[in-house]
Amino acid sequence: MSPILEIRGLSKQFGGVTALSGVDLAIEEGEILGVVGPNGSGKTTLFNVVTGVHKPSGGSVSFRGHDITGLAPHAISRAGIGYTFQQAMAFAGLCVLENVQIAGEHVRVNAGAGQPWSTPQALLDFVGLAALADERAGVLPFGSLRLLGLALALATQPALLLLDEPAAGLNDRETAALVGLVRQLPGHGITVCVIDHDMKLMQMLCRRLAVLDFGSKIADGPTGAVLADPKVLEVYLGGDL
Ligand SMILES: Nc1ncnc2c1ncn2[C@@H]1O[C@H](COP(=O)(O)OP(=O)(O)OP(=O)(O)O)[C@@H](O)[C@H]1O
Repeated sequence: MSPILEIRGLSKQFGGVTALSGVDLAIEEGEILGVVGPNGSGKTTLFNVVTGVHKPSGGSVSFRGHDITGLAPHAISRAGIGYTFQQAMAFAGLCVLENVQIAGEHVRVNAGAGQPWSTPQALLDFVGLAALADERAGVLPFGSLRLLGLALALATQPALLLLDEPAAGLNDRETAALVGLVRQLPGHGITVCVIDHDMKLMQMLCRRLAVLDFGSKIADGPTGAVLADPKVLEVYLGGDL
């Protein structure tokens, strides 16, 4: 089967800074792929280029065989790529349910097949926020706000979901709940690509890891083999791998 997302020779310069340099990466349908690398290695930039937040300086991105390089974020979202941000984001003055309703207003025409939520309420139930549906997003505790971020991304009914540090700031119980949710997504037709620094989390979630260093991909393969790769260990020397 051809990959759901194929990134070829992707580069991004910010002035004199090379954030990405000739990155090739394929995401296979139905997998949970992890992207790791030290601070500043280009992980978030990779997501930002794929989702249209930044235009690439070179290379291409194709989604389900269609070239989406440089399209606007709304077009990429409508094509079926969802995104959660490092900072949990929601309309603070609106309640949880209203936030999910708004996020789901402009979904893809062919979305929804195989996904376990047919209504915003069902989606809140899936992420464990049903009891907070009428609370204002602005008063939610941090862990619940993160789950709302996941619900907002799922409300767009993505075929591919990009998660940027989804467990940052979560306690162990919240992280375990998040892992349980994310693991279910491929079974509902949602391919996942996740960035995180927490290698324990990545080992729980991902069978395959890609590693970035200074904007280049230095490893890509089964999680265990990548974490034992001398090139990867060297990059993280002194870190917490
Ligand atoms: N909008 C921007 N303008 C200028 N430079 C940027 C911009 N975004 C990222 N960079 C630079 O590009 C490089 C890659 O940054 P990026 O945020 O993609 O790394 P990262 O691997 O996600 O880091 P972290 O793990 O700390 O989130 C860094 O040198 C960063 O300073």
